[in-house]
Amino acid sequence: MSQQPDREATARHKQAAAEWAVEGFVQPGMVVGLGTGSTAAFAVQRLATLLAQGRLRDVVGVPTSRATEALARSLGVPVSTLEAHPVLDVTIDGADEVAPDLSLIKGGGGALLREKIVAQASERVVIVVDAGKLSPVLGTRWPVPVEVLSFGWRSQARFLEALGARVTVRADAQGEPFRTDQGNLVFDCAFGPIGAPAPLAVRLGARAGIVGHGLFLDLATDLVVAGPQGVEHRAR
Ligand SMILES: O=C[C@H](O)[C@H](O)[C@H](O)COP(=O)(O)O
Repeated sequence: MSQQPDREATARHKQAAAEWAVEGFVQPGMVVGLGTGSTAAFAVQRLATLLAQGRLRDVVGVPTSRATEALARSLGVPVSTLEAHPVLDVTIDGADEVAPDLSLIKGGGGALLREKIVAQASERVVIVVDAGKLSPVLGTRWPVPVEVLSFGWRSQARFLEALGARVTVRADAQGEPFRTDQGNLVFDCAFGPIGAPAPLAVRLGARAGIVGHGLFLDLATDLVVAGPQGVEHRAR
């Protein structure tokens, strides 16, 4: 079987989930966190369409990355900052892996730190995914991205290995170390299935030099997942 139809189906599912979330959760006058990645981009596009059609008004977006800010601006979605809007009504964002309790791994696009800051400032965090992102246990499908300051980065790699991770320094398309919007490195940390993510999140959060990690625990309030059977909404 060719891979192409699967990719096309996955893209359709991402789009269906994102559009369902925008139509279901965004109301006139809201401040909306704009996630990063291919699924979140469908949400920004839908928001732009509804605004252009006058079916939504007075909505302002707070982007979670420079890429999303550029996309929103290019589509005419008004954008602002977390400084101007420290409390957001809702954020719509993608994820790399979703466990049954709606804990997540995020950061495949490198935007994990800003995404978490924006999610923590949001009253509602709606995660939009295709069904292929669902997982019985975090870490089964995806490594945990860890954002690391360049200063002393080898020490952080050793620390992460001591926690049981196989560490890969993420590279960009040119083969150079990938840099986040903050200029930091990303280590993709394959822990394997993570039975107890909360203690791991505490260890990562306590380490100087680690500025963020992709374990999003107790943050998602809603999941919108689309697959061959249609769109499903789950609330936590
Ligand atoms: O840093 C990137 C984000 O966490 C994305 O939301 C995540 O990687 C999912 O991306 P996509 O929707 O492209 O699969």
